[in-house]
Amino acid sequence: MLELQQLYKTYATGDTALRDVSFVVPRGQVMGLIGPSGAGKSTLIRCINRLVDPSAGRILLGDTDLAQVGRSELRRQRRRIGMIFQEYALVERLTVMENVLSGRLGYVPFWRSFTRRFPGRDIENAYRLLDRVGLLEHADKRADALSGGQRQRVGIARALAQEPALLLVDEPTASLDPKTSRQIMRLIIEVCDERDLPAIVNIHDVPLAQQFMHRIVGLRAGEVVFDGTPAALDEAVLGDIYGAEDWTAMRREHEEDQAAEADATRRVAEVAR
Ligand SMILES: Nc1ncnc2c1ncn2[C@@H]1O[C@H](COP(=O)(O)OP(=O)(O)OP(=O)(O)O)[C@@H](O)[C@H]1O
Repeated sequence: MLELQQLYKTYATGDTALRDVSFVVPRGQVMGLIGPSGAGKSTLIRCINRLVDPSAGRILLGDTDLAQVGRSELRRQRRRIGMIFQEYALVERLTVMENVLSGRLGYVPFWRSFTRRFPGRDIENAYRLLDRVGLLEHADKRADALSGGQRQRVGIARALAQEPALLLVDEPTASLDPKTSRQIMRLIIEVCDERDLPAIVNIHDVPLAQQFMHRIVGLRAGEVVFDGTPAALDEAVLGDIYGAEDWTAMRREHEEDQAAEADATRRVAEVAR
């Protein structure tokens, strides 16, 4: 379980990016974080993995307050947090298998990781994870030979190889087409469910968040202005989070995207006929 208590972040520039943010993410829950640009979503994720130091508040992962830990303890604690990134952050010239095993680097001694020798148990586990994300037959391919969706599957397997207690997911589908985006979201939900893992997903795509997330937190100017189920996220709430005008524009854009996708599907079906 992850619990944030009265978290604040004010940058040295004087910008207050988070104001009194409190919530609990229980085990197995996948929480979507939405809000307009500059609302504080990235800052929140970065405070949790301590890439950014919070100004005040507590970040409890189990019994540990991540806001308080010192350097060497932080290194240990970060192993408990699996990260999944928008641009996958794979090592392109390494194989799929090596990328997954790199999730174990925080655990194996330096000399071992340097020569990339991993215990048999780690390798077996990596094969199991690759099988789970549907990439077993691609284990020996170089990462740069994969499609975007396949790369993100490697990113998911690598995060899970860490055996994390929490997943932080940053815009996982921003570079993917709509169908692949849905497959990736479904996979994230499934693996969290199977492992009883709490997750926070920074997500721009509101309809995708509504379709897949268990719960949604809306940030505006660093404050939580909505915390509830996807079903409770109605037009009025979305207008409140994004501003009525911006939300109307976002909705129109989404409707146009959907129409274009339906049109492309129809054309493909016609050609195939
Ligand atoms: N390193 C920094 N130094 C100073 N101010 C910052 C820094 N990073 C972010 N901010 C400010 O903090 C606020 C929140 O930014 P943040 O990047 O967390 O928002 P966001 O919701 O992730 O936006 P986006 O969706 O565009 O990524 C903004 O006002 C931003 O200008």
